[in-house]
Amino acid sequence: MNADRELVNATTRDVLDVGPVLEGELVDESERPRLVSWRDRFARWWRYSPRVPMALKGWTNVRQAVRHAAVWLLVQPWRYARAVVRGLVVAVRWWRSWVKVGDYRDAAVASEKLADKFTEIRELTIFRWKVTGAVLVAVVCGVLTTYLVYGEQVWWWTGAVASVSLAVLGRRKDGSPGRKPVLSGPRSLTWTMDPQVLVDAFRDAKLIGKDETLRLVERAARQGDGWAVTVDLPATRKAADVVKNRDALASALAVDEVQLITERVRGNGGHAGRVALWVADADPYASAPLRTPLLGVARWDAWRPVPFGRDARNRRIDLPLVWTSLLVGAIPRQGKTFAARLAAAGLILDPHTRLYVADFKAGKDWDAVGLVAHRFMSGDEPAHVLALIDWLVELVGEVQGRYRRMRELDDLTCPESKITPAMARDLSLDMPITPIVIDEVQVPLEERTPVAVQGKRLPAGEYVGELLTWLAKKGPAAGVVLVLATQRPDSKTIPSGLRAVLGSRFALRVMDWRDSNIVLGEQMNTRGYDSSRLLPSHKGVGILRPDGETDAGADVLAMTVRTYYMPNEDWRVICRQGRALREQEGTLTGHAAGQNTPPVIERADLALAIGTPQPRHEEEAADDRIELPEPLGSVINYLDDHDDGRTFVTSAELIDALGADATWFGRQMSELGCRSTRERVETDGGTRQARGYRLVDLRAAADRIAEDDDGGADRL
Ligand SMILES: Nc1ncnc2c1ncn2[C@@H]1O[C@H](COP(=O)(O)OP(=O)(O)OP(=O)(O)O)[C@@H](O)[C@H]1O
Repeated sequence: MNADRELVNATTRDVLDVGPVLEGELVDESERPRLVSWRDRFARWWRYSPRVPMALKGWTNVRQAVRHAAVWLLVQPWRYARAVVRGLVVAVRWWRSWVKVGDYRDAAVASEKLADKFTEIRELTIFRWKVTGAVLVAVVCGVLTTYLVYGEQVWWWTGAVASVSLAVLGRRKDGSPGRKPVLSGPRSLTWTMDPQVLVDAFRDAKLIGKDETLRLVERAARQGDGWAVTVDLPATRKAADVVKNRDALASALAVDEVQLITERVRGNGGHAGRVALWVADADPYASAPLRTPLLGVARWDAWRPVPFGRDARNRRIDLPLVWTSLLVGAIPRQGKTFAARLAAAGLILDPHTRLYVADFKAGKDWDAVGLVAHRFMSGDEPAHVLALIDWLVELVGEVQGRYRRMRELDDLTCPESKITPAMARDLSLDMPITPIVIDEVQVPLEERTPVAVQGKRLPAGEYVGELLTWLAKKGPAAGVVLVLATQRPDSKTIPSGLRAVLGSRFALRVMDWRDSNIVLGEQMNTRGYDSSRLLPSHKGVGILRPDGETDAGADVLAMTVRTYYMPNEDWRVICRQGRALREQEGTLTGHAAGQNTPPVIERADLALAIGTPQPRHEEEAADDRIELPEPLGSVINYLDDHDDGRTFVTSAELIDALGADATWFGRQMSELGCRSTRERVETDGGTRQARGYRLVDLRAAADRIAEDDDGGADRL
């Protein structure tokens, strides 16, 4: 009945009273934000509020502040006494000059009128002596009268007023003549107690101006075996300049430059003007070297960065190797072979890697790797170079084959044209990580024996260079990793085309900054990385410029690292372990398995891949440098010879140095893409605006021209 009525009502479209209508929403309790307690809120406010003094934020800061206060209190009596003595000296000097009418006398001497003015000066002197006498008598009378009225306490009051006045007069003030002691005593570590010393050091090192100061982000605190402090530079000053001028700062702080670590603080907590300093108590590389942690592991994954060494702060530095290649360069006996062996060690302990090792040092350092290597040889004869060519040709064919097979794989197995960990370990795909390690690579690169390539004859070294460049360009994505060590990191031995494609660099000590730049990359010395400054006694210490992220952070351009020490017995243990792993997994092949089959060379593929190398003219082959057009060539040479870390050079200096006509010079430089700008330069009498060129612009223009030239000549 009711239903019928509702139906009727509904059809008549009347408004019905259906009772209260409730709306709701399903809420997941677990997602509700937690109520922040007032304690947490207060703690957060306390931590971040600029009104709360830094010293009260956290126990470490409180402890530091108390220590500072204690030191401050202890030194006050001594500082006060010194200020009084200084004040006395200043007062006596001033009085002497006044009583002798010093200014007037000097002015008369300067204008050669001393004789004329003598009587006048003498009268004034006598008058001032009289004034002095009268004042003295007045003061003595005054003091004696007060003594008679007030008694003994007058002596105390007089002493106190006199000493305070003298102390105020003698207080240290920047720029006051005669107020700075000639010898200021030892500077080392005083900055940890007195931030002013740190500011002075930055000023002395010309990293900040006379009127600028630093802001302390974190107080000096102990960290490891040294002191750490983080500071903000004044606006517009760059942390990169502090990193670049580390030597000057080390001198200003009175420590050896190996003891000073300067880093730009990056990421969320950092900015371009924030620098973290760490000063070691002693030479961080003088202690006994550490052994490689790889000794303690049963196996390693080649895809994980390999433990390579420690930095000065004892932070672990691991080196990624897959998808990149490594160049190690140094003068003899600095630890190249040891460093290259460390890189190889991580790869040996992964049974899914196929190693090629060519030891042109022909010593016994690499012998143990014969237990695991797919191909291994040791020797420096032309025959070895020819054998290496066959290996490289085999690898070129292998890389091409891998790319072909990758193209045919589905997207799930091979998402990009790049090998993945799963692909490298899949035995059916036959694409293991294939490192090729060449020690003393300069030997094959300098080999002059002619080889026939597609009917043409050319020096074997040149062909090796071409093949290595091709492999360094194309190999990493297909799993071929190049590790090259050289005793001669000069531009003639390692072709620039090859250097440009080697991703990671490690420079142990070299002879000069040019060689360091050849290993580490253009202009690295001007950014503060110069391996010629490392000490001969620091074996195994070098500058690492990694390709990819290390523990020090992805943004770190380069770092000084001391490699782990891996003597021959440890190396043999690792190689034996690598062999045992390969036997278990059934991946022991080639030389290690006793099958010394010669490489299979697919010449047709090779020709397609690298074309036919054209023999170069003798002079071209002897000198890989690109001739830069004038006047840029002479400018770059001049800057190389006068490299003092500056960033700007004036046009006047260049025109003077080259003896060039100013109009011609300006026009030619702008035609070569070098535009001049105006910047402030320091002169003897201060600073002034001058027209000139930024060094980065000049070098970029030179690189551009060199690249254009190289591109034309590049035959690969
Ligand atoms: N990390 C290290 N810590 C301490 N000493 C090291 C370290 N690395 C290498 N050395 C020492 O340096 C010496 C030279 O090392 P290595 O044979 O690797 O030099 P090299 O640069 O390859 O020399 P060459 O150019 O003659 O082949 C070694 O005998 C070793 O004792």
